[in-house]
Amino acid sequence: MITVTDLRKVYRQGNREVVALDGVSLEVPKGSIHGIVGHSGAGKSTLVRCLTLLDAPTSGSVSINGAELSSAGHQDLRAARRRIGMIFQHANLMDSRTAVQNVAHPLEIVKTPKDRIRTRAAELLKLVGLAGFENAYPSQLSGGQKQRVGIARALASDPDVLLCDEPTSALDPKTTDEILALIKDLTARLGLTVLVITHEMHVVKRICDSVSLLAGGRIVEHGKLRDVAANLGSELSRTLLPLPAAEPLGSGAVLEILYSGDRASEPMLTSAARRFDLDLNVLAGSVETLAGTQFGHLRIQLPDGADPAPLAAYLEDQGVSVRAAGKDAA
Ligand SMILES: Nc1ncnc2c1ncn2[C@@H]1O[C@H](COP(=O)(O)OP(=O)(O)OP(=O)(O)O)[C@@H](O)[C@H]1O
Repeated sequence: MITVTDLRKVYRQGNREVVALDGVSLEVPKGSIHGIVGHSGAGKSTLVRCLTLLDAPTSGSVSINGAELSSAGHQDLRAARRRIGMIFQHANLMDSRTAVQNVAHPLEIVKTPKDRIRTRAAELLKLVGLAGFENAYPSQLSGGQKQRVGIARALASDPDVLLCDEPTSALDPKTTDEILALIKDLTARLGLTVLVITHEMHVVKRICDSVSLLAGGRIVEHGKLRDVAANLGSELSRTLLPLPAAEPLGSGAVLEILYSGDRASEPMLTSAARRFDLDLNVLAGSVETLAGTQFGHLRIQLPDGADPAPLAAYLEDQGVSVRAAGKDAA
């Protein structure tokens, strides 16, 4: 379990103060994957550095499985850091070392016995699907294979927590999905607690149980994936279930609707149209399954002059979220 409480980081640039983190709190339960998304400059990198205390927070606390990192002494901090495995955009392997030697490196640092190192490093390579590649050099491996070696190396110290900083940003879509599947599988098999910092919503959709949106150093939206997706009009919902832009036809009212779960399979829109004797025009739509729940997000247009209020009230009564399509809906 990762617990972050009221984390603040203020940088000084001459006379100017830059508030990079402005009171970030979050909790990631053991065995789950939490995504942190945000635009450039939101504070994602600062958060990663403060979580591992590579950069000292100005205030606030970070604890892993109840052990506080922020107040740990030098020795304790070194031990606590070993409980955190890190994966970066690039695996940053040592070119002069083979795959197995790269994975062995963290074990050498903590002076693990030599025969144990060799067995453990080979086991870890097998765990990430690289059995048979022990003696390959990084130059002989693909980007995805290098990232697998990086993951094996991150697991060498037997961490409780995996911190993934843009883990797939340098990979092609197919390799991205393979690496994400590996992270998901390892999380379940090893009971890890995982924090993924990413600018790719695809990563969140694919593996995260919960997500936070960071903006201006603050968490402005957060929750379980299915809850944030269901929050029609919120930024996370719009990025998880995007609608293509589409010009309305004529002057009829335009509504945005979002339904989830069982509703998705019901011919709810058809029955609503029949009930109110309306010809509804679907301008744009997206149907997706997120965290095991099916979502439908549609932009619909009523005929010219038709009052949208009774239809909206009826749909809401059926458990569907409805709002007038605003400018930000495109
Ligand atoms: N060492 C530093 N000194 C001064 N300001 C900094 C420092 N590091 C980050 N900042 C500032 O803190 C804010 C957050 O930056 P950060 O790099 O954490 O954002 P980010 O979300 O990781 O962005 P990106 O996705 O572009 O990497 C920015 O305004 C940045 O200019």
